[in-house]
Amino acid sequence: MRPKAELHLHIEGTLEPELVVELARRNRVDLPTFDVEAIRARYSFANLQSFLDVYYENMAVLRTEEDFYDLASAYLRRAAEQGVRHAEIFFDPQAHLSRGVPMDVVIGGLSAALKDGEASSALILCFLRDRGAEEAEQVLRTALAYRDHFIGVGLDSAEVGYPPSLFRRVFDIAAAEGLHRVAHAGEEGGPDYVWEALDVLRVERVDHGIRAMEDPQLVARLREERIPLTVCPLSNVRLRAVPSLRDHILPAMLDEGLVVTVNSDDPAYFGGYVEDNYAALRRELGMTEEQLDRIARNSFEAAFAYEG
Ligand SMILES: Nc1ncnc2[nH]cnc12
Ligand SMILES: [Zn+2]
Repeated sequence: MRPKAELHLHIEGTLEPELVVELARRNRVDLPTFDVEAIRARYSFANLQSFLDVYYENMAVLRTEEDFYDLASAYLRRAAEQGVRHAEIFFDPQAHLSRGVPMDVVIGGLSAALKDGEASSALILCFLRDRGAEEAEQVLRTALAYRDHFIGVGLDSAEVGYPPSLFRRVFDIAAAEGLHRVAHAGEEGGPDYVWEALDVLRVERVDHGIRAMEDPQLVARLREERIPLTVCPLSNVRLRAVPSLRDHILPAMLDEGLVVTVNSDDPAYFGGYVEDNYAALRRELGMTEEQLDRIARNSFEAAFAYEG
């Protein structure tokens, strides 16, 4: 299996139904069902929001440092089996702070797991765009007490209606702190969101970015500046950003000379970890080994903190 880096992975999106049930029992959290297959049966999504509703609901089982440690350790084991040599891992502190789980529990558990893991890895703190810019700023200030535990900031959650430009100030603060910057843009939102992420937030990578392909000038900019795109093919199909894998624009992105990478996004929900995404591209789109090698090479080039 080819070595690769994974750069677009939400740690909360690796919460498999089996672990939901185990943590619910451990923490005495009531669930609508304790049947793993019944939980999995709900994972059919009409769009990003219908997924996010389930994603946030399931997180209620994450309570203690040990829970976050177990979650991240389980991902790192799976990732190693999938050829991941380096992972830059998103986490959503607001989804936990809003439930009364403090920052030190979240960062403490995740960082300890990353430290104990075999692969090289780092954390990227994401702001939930639908909770607004003011709260994002408060969260960043709280998190700066743990500045050494994360390498950058990102922007995720519901995209349309929450343009990147709303978050200019918090991204400026992050930049001044020497933090890397990424943002989800062009997943459901249009190319204008990708432009804003580049021009206003000064992002160094674009998460998803598939709709950038609708704007030739934007494509030229991404190519010329070698801005990497962290594309998540199985996620795009499951969230209906594309009708099927066969319709995915990823091969055209590569042909345009873009720095495309392949990632799993929320593998517990979308039917596959990162190598499963590579395999699906081979199977459904007939992508060649050379193309997949190039994507894997891109993933190391696009990493912020790989010291291989
Ligand atoms: N694909 C995605 N888009 C936006 N926010 C997310 N949070 C977790 N996965 C996400
Ligand atoms: Zn994502």
